[in-house]
Amino acid sequence: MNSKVKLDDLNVHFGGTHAVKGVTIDFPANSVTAIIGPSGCGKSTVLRAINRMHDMTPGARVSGRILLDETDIYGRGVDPVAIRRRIGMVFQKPNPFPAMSIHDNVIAGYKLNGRMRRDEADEIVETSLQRVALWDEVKDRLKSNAMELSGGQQQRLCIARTIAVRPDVILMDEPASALDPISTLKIEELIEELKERYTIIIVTHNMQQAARVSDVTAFFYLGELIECDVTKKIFTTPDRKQTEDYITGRFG
Ligand SMILES: Nc1ncnc2c1ncn2[C@@H]1O[C@H](COP(=O)(O)OP(=O)(O)OP(=O)(O)O)[C@@H](O)[C@H]1O
Repeated sequence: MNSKVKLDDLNVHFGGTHAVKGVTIDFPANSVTAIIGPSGCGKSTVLRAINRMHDMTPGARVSGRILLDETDIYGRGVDPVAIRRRIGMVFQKPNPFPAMSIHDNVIAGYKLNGRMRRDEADEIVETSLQRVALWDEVKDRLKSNAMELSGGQQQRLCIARTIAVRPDVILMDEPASALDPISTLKIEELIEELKERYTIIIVTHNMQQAARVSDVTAFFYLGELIECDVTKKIFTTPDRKQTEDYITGRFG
């Protein structure tokens, strides 16, 4: 499998806390990698390092390399804003821009690229909403406020906003944990479809979800990567005892 993102000896410190310890891992292109592990093991910290979100955290220190198509995203002269356009992020709680319409939410990130014609904007809005299977539900009320949508619809809207800027990679931090079971199922189906075009890395607490949606699973414990392999193997015959103990519910 071709790798899209590679972490090479990644370490993250927050002041005196060593949150991520020497992690080296490849994330294959056009596939879904799930990051699992008990609370506090560094899952979100790893994910956030991949689109340079710690740049804004006082006291955070990132070392090692993160390669996107062989370019070190922490390299000299690399613009973090350009990186975030190529590596989008979807958060646990849907976070549409509250003062904006559905239409304007989808196009919000794309607009930062500069002015565009109205028909061009409309086309991006329609394609992005279709890709997240929301178009039919909202096409007659694109001017309505985004906050009028249900939680599940808001999360699909946020995914549409992320893909509107045409990223290569989508990072998802527990994207369905605030949603009901039906909305969760829709997000999982969506992830399956999106991997044809994007490389997806998802943090999840839900092991059934990891087993359902991912091709590869990485198990973290106390800031270290313990094991990473094809998902079926991790959930049936993992190599490491710690992985087995975690997936069988013996701890965490
Ligand atoms: N901004 C921060 N400042 C200080 N410490 C932090 C910060 N963010 C995370 N940490 C610490 O880094 C460690 C890893 O946290 P992280 O949020 O990555 O864990 P996680 O595996 O995502 O946990 P959870 O499953 O509970 O979300 C924890 O010890 C946490 O307290």
